[in-house]
Amino acid sequence: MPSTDDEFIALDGVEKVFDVRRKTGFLRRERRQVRAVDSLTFTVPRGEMVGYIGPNGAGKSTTIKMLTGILTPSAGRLRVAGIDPSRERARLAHRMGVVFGQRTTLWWDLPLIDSYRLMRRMYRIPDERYAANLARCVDLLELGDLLDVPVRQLSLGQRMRGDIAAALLHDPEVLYLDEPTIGLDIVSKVKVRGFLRELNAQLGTTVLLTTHDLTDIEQLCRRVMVIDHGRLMYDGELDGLHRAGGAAAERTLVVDFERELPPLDLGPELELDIGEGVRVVKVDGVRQWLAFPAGRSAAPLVARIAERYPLVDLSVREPDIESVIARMYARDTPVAP
Ligand SMILES: Nc1ncnc2c1ncn2[C@@H]1O[C@H](COP(=O)(O)OP(=O)(O)OP(=O)(O)O)[C@@H](O)[C@H]1O
Repeated sequence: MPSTDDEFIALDGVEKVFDVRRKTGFLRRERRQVRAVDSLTFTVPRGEMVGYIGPNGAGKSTTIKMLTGILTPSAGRLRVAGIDPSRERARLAHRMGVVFGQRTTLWWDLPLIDSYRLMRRMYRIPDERYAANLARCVDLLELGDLLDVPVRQLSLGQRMRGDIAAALLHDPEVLYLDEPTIGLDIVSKVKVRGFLRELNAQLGTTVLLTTHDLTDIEQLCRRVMVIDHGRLMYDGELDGLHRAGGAAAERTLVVDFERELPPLDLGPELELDIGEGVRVVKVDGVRQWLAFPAGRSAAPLVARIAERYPLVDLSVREPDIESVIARMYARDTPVAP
């Protein structure tokens, strides 16, 4: 028999079907069923940090809502730490934390610290534990100057860090993160990722991470699960997903020049600096898009361009999950890791 630790999160043939009613005429309504999650089976051992990705409407949030007990599965068996979440939601609440990137659990008009004090009461966190956890979050998430600021005055990145701390004050064993870096600037993303890495390494918190940003996965998760139309399409290492996609992930450097130029010719030496595969993928007026391997620094490429061309502005776009998955679908699916 596998222990609860091996199968800390366990889904077996889980389904979620929504009944949707739509008005089609004056008195007529059409009933339709949406199968948001379909025969989902997987396990996550305690202490693992797993990426859970898929296109819009794939069923990711529905899965998280079932794992937290907000929704009850239509069929199948689901357990977290041996507990059926929809039956024992209150008991599980003490052992899990949730962060929805698009929503906040903080009290909008109150200073951040007041939300934390309310959480301490709600979860009945002993004083010492609360003080230690708060101190750790404040330190690692750099919240010191923000504690007395009303939540509505925080920037998105500050608010997100505040939300992550709120989800961790009661020492949850499992943390569900739904798009925790969405809309954040690069500095905030780096802070959030660094914190999650520490959390997992130091406390062994099990983490299920939903994101559209492939860099989140690359930097945090060895294992990734891809879901689409409610079904598990891939479960394995990220490298395997890239192989399934048929090409390594690429980042895109977007550059604006003073004037329109022909597609850049960057010379053979650059290939040595940055590896093979730098190429102009699009030109539109003064703007050009250059794809380069995601694992490489953009610095030599930027330096080379600035040295030779009248550069005005630039930005780097991360590879997105959709493009990797689209490439995966261009091949045969589902794919074995
Ligand atoms: N309460 C609901 N009632 C009816 N249909 C729903 C409900 N919640 C989700 N759905 C449908 O279930 C499917 C899966 O939705 P879900 O929100 O789980 O996807 P997702 O992968 O989280 O998408 P996104 O990346 O856009 O957040 C979609 O077709 C969605 O329209």
